[in-house]
Amino acid sequence: MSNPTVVQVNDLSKRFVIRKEKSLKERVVNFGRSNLHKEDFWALRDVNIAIESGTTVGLIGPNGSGKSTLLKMIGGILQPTTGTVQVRGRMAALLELGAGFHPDLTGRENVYLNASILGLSTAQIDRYFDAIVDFSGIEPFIDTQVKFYSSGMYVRLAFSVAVHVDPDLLLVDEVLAVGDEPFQRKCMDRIRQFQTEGRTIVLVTHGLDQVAELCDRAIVLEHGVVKADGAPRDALRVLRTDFDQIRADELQRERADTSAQGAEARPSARIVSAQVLQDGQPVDTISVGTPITIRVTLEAADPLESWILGFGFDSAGGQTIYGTNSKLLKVALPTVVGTASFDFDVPQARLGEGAYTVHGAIADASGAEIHRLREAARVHVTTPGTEIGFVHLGATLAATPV
Ligand SMILES: Nc1ncnc2c1ncn2[C@@H]1O[C@H](COP(=O)(O)OP(=O)(O)OP(=O)(O)O)[C@@H](O)[C@H]1O
Repeated sequence: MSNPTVVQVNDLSKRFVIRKEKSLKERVVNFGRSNLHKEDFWALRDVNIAIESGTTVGLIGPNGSGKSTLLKMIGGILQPTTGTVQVRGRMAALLELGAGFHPDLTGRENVYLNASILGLSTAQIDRYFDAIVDFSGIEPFIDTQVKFYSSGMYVRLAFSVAVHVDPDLLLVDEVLAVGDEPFQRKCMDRIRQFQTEGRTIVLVTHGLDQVAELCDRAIVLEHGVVKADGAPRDALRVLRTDFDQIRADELQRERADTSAQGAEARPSARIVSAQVLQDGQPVDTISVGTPITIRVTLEAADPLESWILGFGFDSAGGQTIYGTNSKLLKVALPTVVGTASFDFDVPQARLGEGAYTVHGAIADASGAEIHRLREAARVHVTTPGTEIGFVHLGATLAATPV
């Protein structure tokens, strides 16, 4: 039997009216009238979602795709243009920074105000008050007006109230990210505790690894439309593929701009391409543990002597997670001139699930870099889903105590 539905969103659309400055020409033509014209903007279009009790759902997508708008509509602080949102049970929300807090009231007064709006009696708040302040870690400032709080202090108090009012449904927007690391970890622990207690959580995040780790389900929004909805691994794959395409388009534009700036800045030798090959054919998706070849092609205007060739894998965040080169591998490369390709053979690609880019680089004998081509290739690694992180170690667990 499936769990009861806690959030039911039907055919939900949200239109904002945005006002734009008119161009100088329009102002002259429309002289005397307003300098602004109005345009309709649909932040959400025909969204249908049912969230079952006890699930943790991640809302993910590019900037401006409508995630926060959807969360605010579930939270009831934005009204639908068309469609409906129904929520069952007590809801606590951590939406915009400072939302629900009155700037002229102190932290203490805001705790009472906020918790009473969320449906707690004064006696109940009295009971929870010390725990709320304790969890927030801002006790010395509890009698200060919140307009003097830093953004981290706001979030600490707001999150603390939200998790102490015994909610059935917790909505959390990216604001948690302004808390410092120890507080974020504390919040994550509390969210995990909520999960084990069978509460329902909906969170907006750009931390895609967090989604894979924490959520039972992920919903990808793009341009206000649900692009994918399902198991986090599948949804993340859809989003990462789209992010890759966005980045590839940007890169192509950047490269076109650079080549338009003239050839004089070109290094004497440069990486032209890097390819990921399997059985001699370029691939963009591989299964973890299978053999791959990274073919790096370079172009040297002058003879390149005593040089080093390298390649590496970078995460979507741009962090190099693996790299090697001819010097580390103790391979002396021949002098080359013109175009040449070299193959790095990787017997078992043990990268974790996700999308990676490949860079190629040339350095002189001292290790000084001559040229690096970032994001020369991209590859998606699929795994059985038994591990998270950048490497796949194939860990196992014995079910009997040692
Ligand atoms: N009050 C508003 N008036 C006009 N436009 C708005 C308003 N609120 C949001 N928008 C627009 O709606 C779109 C969706 O915004 P939203 O904040 O939901 O995106 P998001 O997916 O949460 O983005 P981000 O990842 O950047 O936080 C954006 O283009 C934004 O400019």
